[in-house]
Amino acid sequence: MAETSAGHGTAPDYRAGFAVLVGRPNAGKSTLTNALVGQKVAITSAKPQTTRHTIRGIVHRSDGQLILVDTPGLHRPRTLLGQRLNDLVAETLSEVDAIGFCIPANERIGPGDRYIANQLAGVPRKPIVALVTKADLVDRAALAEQLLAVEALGREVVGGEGWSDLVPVSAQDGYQVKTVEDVLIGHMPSSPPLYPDGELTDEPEAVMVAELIREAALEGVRDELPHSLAVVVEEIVPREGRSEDNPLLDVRVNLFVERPSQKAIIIGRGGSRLREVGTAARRGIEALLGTRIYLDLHVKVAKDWQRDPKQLGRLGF
Ligand SMILES: Nc1nc2c(ncn2[C@@H]2O[C@H](COP(=O)(O)OP(=O)(O)OP(=O)(O)O)[C@@H](O)[C@H]2O)c(=O)[nH]1
Repeated sequence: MAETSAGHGTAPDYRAGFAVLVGRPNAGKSTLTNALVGQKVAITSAKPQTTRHTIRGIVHRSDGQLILVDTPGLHRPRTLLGQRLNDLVAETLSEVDAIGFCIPANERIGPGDRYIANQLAGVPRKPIVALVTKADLVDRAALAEQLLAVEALGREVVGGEGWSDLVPVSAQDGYQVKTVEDVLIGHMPSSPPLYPDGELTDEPEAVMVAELIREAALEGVRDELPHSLAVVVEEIVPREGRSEDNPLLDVRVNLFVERPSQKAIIIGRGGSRLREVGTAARRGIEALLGTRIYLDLHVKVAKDWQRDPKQLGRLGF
């Protein structure tokens, strides 16, 4: 559970990195994400209030690893909050290795798409893969027409050759989902795997345990710890020497915050708050796992982890 490096032999041309799918509401981002990562559970333990840098899922292949992160969605800034949100989005976009821009096949390109296209064009030197989604909803002629329109948008907004790639896809029936995967992984940098294969995403229980602890730790201090808490379940192991009818699980967990002041908030005076967090979380975890647990919580400072998606990898996310 706690390993942060994958054990499998890494191919010399192995690629790994981060990608984000953007597009206006309803463009098919979530459905495509699910189609790419399969049935694996999205990791929710890193989920801050903003969905920035939340990992939605990981595509594991023998030749590479594609980590799909979330953004709060691109909105046209109407309010200051909107502007802040867009700054966050811009930051996320600048930190990923590739961007997938989703435009539905069955709707004309509108101002929302143009707005996003312009935002994307402002991110320097970033592969942008235009994805014409929901291809199953239109016939071949209409799909061809939309592809031409999306290509024209790319030349107009990005300039030069336009988008790095243009791929029609249907998450619904699986058409070209593999191609999307190939194209995105092709844009990832040469890198060893950033996440151990299948870990966490394959273990909904660990994810839920982390989420329960996160909830307990944020209770009452959300304002002071807005987006700065990551919970990593290091291990869940049966205590040796216990009889079968009286089992105990040792649950070892690290809580990562960004600053020493935040660590002090979590721990509380004389450790009082951390004890409360442990008690509250333990109840939920025991209910979840159906067995008694010993919960071992450690609070650590990992500076600026949120701003660095690769750091998340090192933390085992
Ligand atoms: N027929 C068809 N429908 C799709 C496809 N992909 C998504 N949809 C549908 O389109 C709607 C929106 O899809 P989502 O994946 O939720 O879109 P989204 O971009 O994540 O939306 P927001 O969360 O609002 O940003 C849903 O009703 C999906 O079922 C597809 O490939 N084919």
